[in-house]
Amino acid sequence: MSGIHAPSAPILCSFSNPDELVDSLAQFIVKAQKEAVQKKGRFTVAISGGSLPQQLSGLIGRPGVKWDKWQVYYADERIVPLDHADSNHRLCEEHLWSKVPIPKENIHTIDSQLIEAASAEPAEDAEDALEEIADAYEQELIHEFANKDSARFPIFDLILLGVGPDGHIGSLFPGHALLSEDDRWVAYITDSPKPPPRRFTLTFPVINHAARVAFVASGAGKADTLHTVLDKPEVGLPASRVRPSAPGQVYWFVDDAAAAKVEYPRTQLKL
Ligand SMILES: O=C1O[C@H](COP(=O)(O)O)[C@@H](O)[C@H](O)[C@H]1O
Repeated sequence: MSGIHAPSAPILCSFSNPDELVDSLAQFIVKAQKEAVQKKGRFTVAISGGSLPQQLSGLIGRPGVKWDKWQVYYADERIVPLDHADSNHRLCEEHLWSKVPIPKENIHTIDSQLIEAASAEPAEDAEDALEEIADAYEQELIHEFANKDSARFPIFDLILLGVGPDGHIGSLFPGHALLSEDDRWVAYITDSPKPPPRRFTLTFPVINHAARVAFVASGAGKADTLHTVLDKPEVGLPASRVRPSAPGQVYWFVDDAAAAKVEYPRTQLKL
């Protein structure tokens, strides 16, 4: 690997006040959006579910957000109907999309009919239907990125990720074979250790080609995880493997409770 592509070290920003975290994250996102829109006229974002969507409330009603320029994809999604309590889309809808003027067609979900087909299959026959979902989502990405950024992998302007207590990101779980996927843009799993078991996820090559990846984590329940991820990357938890090639950069927006055991140096971002 030539020096110019070597990944940069993560930037850790820790906040004592939850409102400050939410506000700084929103400022950071708007700055990334401005740069992207100025350069290319659009802002491509991938977003995960879990506790992340509620941390994006600083975007609601915020001046400078050009919602019509956003093209949103899911970093991972559970294979359940889009209005199901387990759906990452539903979470985002509840916490963000329903509260901001983003055009519905700019939010890229999986086709409901494909979800229905995949959900109806018994476990032993589900693989084909899940493959179809992963292929269809990959095609959407190809449509969005191909011939525009002309790269082997899409270059998202921003990927927003949470991290599970086991160090998983998207639906990339510790020890899972998908951690070594180096070709596909989107992959499926049938055996997620966290329910529901059927999911699709962006793969590491996609995540590690992003212009920026921002992790968001809060609460004491994430303290041990963050310590391992940031202080002991050699353990190889999925979150430690997020190291976009330069000029890509990974950021951590966390609260002091989540960072309580982390020795890794903090940075004060100039936004
Ligand atoms: O299952 C999932 O979990 C992760 C982490 O969720 P959190 O609630 O611990 O923040 C989430 O990022 C991912 O999108 C989701 O499918």
